[in-house]
Amino acid sequence: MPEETAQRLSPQGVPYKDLPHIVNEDGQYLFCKSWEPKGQPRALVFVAHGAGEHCGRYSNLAEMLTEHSMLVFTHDHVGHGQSEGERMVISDFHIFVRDVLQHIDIMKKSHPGLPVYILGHSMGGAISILAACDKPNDFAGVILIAPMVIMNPESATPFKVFLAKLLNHLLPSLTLGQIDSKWVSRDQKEVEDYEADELNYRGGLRISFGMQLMSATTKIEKALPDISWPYLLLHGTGDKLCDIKGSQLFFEKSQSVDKTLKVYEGAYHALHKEVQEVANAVFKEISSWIIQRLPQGEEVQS
Ligand SMILES: O=C(c1ccc2nc(C3CCCCC3)oc2c1)N1CC(N2CCN(c3ncccn3)CC2)C1
Repeated sequence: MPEETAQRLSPQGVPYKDLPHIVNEDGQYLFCKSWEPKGQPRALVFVAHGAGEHCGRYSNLAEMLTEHSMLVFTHDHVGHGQSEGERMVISDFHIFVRDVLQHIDIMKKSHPGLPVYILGHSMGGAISILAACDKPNDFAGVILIAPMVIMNPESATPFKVFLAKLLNHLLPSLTLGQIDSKWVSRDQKEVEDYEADELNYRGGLRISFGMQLMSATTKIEKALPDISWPYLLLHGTGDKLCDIKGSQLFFEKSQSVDKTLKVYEGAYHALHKEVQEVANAVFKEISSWIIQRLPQGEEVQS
């Protein structure tokens, strides 16, 4: 083991030699997780988590997918969870995309020939979209749970955008509002679990980070007419963080032949962490969508 790794500690003080990890192009250690199916995997699924959270929050979804012979893998983005990097600070949004593509390449080398899917929530949805735009032929499909496609018109009014751009030069570390997690899910236990999870980011969103989010949404909007890969898009009408209008625009402007938009009436932002009825429907929608697209589409009963 390189001597460097032997000394490197996670933000929580755990030696990376004791944690699954990859090292990104900037030499930053990223904490990884994976969930393997019992038998031979039929597909690889990368999960891209959202801003301020961490990859461990996708264990339930990942375990469900392994029951359908999928190998699920993920990492904490730079500045999140158990990965290195100043908390919720990113110099360029493309670093998130680059690291995801690096991790996927590593896994493809260990599992050649398997179809690769990417699943992203919120900012993780934006990362997934830009990763698929970078490598349009590498993905068998993209699954997007309330992706950040446009900035919420209330939090990004033209005046606020102007002010953010100005302040980004003067005070980039100034923080914008915090996300009130009670508006992210109607399931009170999920809200309490989120609030109690020490690996989630608790501070306000820095202006510089908000600017990177805006830059990502600008890139996505420009790319919409060139998108032709298969995707499943899921959004709640009660989403107060990522406006459903972004998903409706995505569905309308993208050129994909194989595209599905499922709308969940009244549901808030984190559909996979919503009330049980919604979360169960979302899990089933995702697994069915992938299974139908696997070679020999029928599920092989294990
Ligand atoms: O990726 C994001 C996300 C996306 C867009 C955002 N826009 C802002 C605004 C904030 C105010 C200033 C202008 C920019 O913050 C964003 C965060 N994520 C992942 C989502 N989180 C929310 C909290 N979560 C949660 N909360 C309760 C129950 C379950 N999960 C996990 C997912 C938010």
